[in-house]
Amino acid sequence: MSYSVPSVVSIAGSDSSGGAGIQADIKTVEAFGLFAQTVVTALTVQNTLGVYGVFDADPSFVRAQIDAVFSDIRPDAVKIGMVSSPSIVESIAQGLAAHEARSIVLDPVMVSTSGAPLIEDRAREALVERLFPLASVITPNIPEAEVLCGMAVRTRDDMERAARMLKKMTPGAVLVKGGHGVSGADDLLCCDDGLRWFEGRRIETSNTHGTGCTLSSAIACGLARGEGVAEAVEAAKRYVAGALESGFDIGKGSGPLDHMWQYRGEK
Ligand SMILES: Nc1ncnc2c1ncn2[C@@H]1O[C@H](COP(=O)(O)OP(=O)(O)O)[C@@H](O)[C@H]1O
Ligand SMILES: Cc1ncc(COP(=O)(O)OP(=O)(O)O)c(N)n1
Repeated sequence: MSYSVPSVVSIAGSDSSGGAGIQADIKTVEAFGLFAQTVVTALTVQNTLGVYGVFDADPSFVRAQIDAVFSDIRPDAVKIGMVSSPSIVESIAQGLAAHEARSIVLDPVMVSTSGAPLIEDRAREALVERLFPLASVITPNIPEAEVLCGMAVRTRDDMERAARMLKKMTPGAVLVKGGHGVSGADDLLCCDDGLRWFEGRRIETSNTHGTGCTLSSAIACGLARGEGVAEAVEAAKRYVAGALESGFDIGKGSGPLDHMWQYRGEK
């Protein structure tokens, strides 16, 4: 018997500690039962305590990876994470347009949990100009929404205002993530139909390294399976909550989630 499964490509940076970036995306996609492919934009020297180095891929090498992936096992959805330079943004924009990529989830990664910048200022502008127009969903966290909107986001009303502002920058949906304490752990989706809150119970843990990467690749899995954005967000949020709730505790700093929590059995 032969069979296949939908595929998701992650266009993102490598996290040597395995909790965020490309590594988190591969684990998430495989945990959803889909096939993960990767386009590496940068290498980071990173662990649960911090980011100690960033080495960008050559933009033409990023494009070559996109071409190799799309010309063979065509992805059903795309997740974009860390993209640190404007020339890499440009390569990705041209590559995705050339292959008419659809179902693109863009996580506008800016700063790691430990506070290290993961994007240049000019790349942030390029991200808005060149990649926001291609996205089906963008998934800023609160600090990212603040930078993109140029306003403080301290209340749920601020989240709603920011979501509406961001919606004007993209044809896709906007998910403002609530992991930074403004809304408990409720996330806010803004799409053409209006606003919708996704409620989440706040889990008390310091092991949250990679939550944003994991959520965005899980949403891409839903889109790859043919789900609508709201359905995909709901399933992704359930998956992240389970991975946070599992009690996984490794590393000396902000540890990773347990991407395989559903398969552990009795601990
Ligand atoms: N302590 C927590 N308890 C429950 N959900 C959380 C917690 N921290 C983050 N989340 C969820 O994880 C996802 C990623 O959010 P967030 O941490 O804000 O993103 P990022 O990792 O980009 O900063 C969101 O769905 C958010 O609600
Ligand atoms: C290589 C790499 N990419 C992205 C991040 C940031 O991860 P994210 O899940 O957005 O944020 P935190 O949950 O870690 O705050 C990273 N650290 N490394």
